Amino acid sequence: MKIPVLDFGVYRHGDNVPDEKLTELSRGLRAAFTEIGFVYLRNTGIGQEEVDDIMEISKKFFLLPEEVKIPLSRTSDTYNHGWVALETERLNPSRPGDLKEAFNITSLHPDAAWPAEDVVPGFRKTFESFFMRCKDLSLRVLRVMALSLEIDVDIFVNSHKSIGSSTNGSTLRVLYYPPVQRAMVKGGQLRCGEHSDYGSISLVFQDSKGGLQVKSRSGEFINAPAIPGTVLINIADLMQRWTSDVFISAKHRVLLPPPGDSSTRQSLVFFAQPGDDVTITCCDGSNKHPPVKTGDYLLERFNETYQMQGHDEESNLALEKAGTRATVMSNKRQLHDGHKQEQNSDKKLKKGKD
Ligand SMILES: O=C(O)CCC(=O)C(=O)O
Ligand SMILES: [Fe+2]
Repeated sequence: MKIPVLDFGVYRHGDNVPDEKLTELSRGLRAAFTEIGFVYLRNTGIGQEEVDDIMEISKKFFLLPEEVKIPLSRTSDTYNHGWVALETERLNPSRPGDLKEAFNITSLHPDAAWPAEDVVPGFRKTFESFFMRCKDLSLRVLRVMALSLEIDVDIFVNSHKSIGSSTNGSTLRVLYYPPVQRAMVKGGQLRCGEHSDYGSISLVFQDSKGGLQVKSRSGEFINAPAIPGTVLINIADLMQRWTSDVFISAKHRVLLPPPGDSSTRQSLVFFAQPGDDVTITCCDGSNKHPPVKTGDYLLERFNETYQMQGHDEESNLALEKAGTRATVMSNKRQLHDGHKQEQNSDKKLKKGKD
C-alpha cells in the first residue's frame, strides 16, 4: 500500500471554484482518507522554495545556544506557543522522551514570545506568514473533504475560521531532530514515537531525508518519503470522530537513523483544529460518538493523559498493544496541545487551555 499523490491544482487559485470542478479531487481525497488517512497533494500553491526557506530560518534558531532558547520556552499559559527542548515530549508515553526539539506557534497572539529579529532575522515574519498560508490551504482541503462526504460543503470550513486567534488551538510546529549519538540512546527511544494527531487535519512538510512512517490498516508501517513540491496531509483524531470513523487517523512515527548516520532531520507540521467553542457532532447524523465541544474534548484528552501518568511502563505498553483509546488519546494530548508535559502540575494543566 502506498500513500496516493493527488493534484490540487484545480483549487490552487481563488476561493470560488465551483463544486463540480472539485469532484475528481474530492473522490481521490475520500479514497485516500478512508483507506490510509494520508495523502500527498501537489500544486497546492505552497512552493518548495517557501518550505526550504522556512527550514533554513528555523535551523538557525535551533542551532542557537540553549540560553537563548530557554527564555522562549513554551509554558501552559502562553497558548502552547514557544520552544520545546530535546526529550521533553513523548508522543508515545510508553517510550522515553522523543529525540527532537520544536518551536510551536499556536496563535498569532501579540504577547507571544519570538526570537529577537537581530538573532534570527525574518523568523517571526516568515512563520506568521506561513501560518496563514497553512490556514488557507487547510480551509480549502476541509471544503473538499466535506464535498467528498456529500455533507454541507461549509461545515468544516466554518468551524475553522478562527484559526490564528486565541480561541483556536491550531498550531504551526517546526521540528529539529539533531544527530543521534547511539551510545546515548535510551531503550525504546525514537526520534518521534508512534502516535496519531489530535485535531482535524495536519499538514506535514519534511526535509529531503524523509523518515516519516505511517501505520497502514493491516498494521505494518510504510514509508512516507519527502516528495518535493507536495504537502503531506493526514486525518487527525477529532476528524475521525467527526466523520464517524469514515476518515482514518493513522498512527505515524519517525525512527532513529541507521547506526553511523549522524545527519540531522527537519520537518514542519501545521495542526488544524476547530475553534474551542465548536461542538462536534457526527456529520452523518449518527450517534456513533456523542456531540462534544472542542474545548471540552481537549480537556478530557488532557485528563486522560494525566491519569495515564499513574501507570507504570509495562501496563502502559500493554494498554498500547491492546490499542486502547485512552493510550492513543494520551499520546495526542501530550504532544499537540502541550497541556501536559511530564513536569507540569495539575494546576498548570487545568489552566492550560485558553
Ligand atoms: O517530524 C515529522 O515528520 C512528523 C512529526 C509528527 O508527526 C508530529 O509532530 O505530530
Ligand atoms: Fe504527528
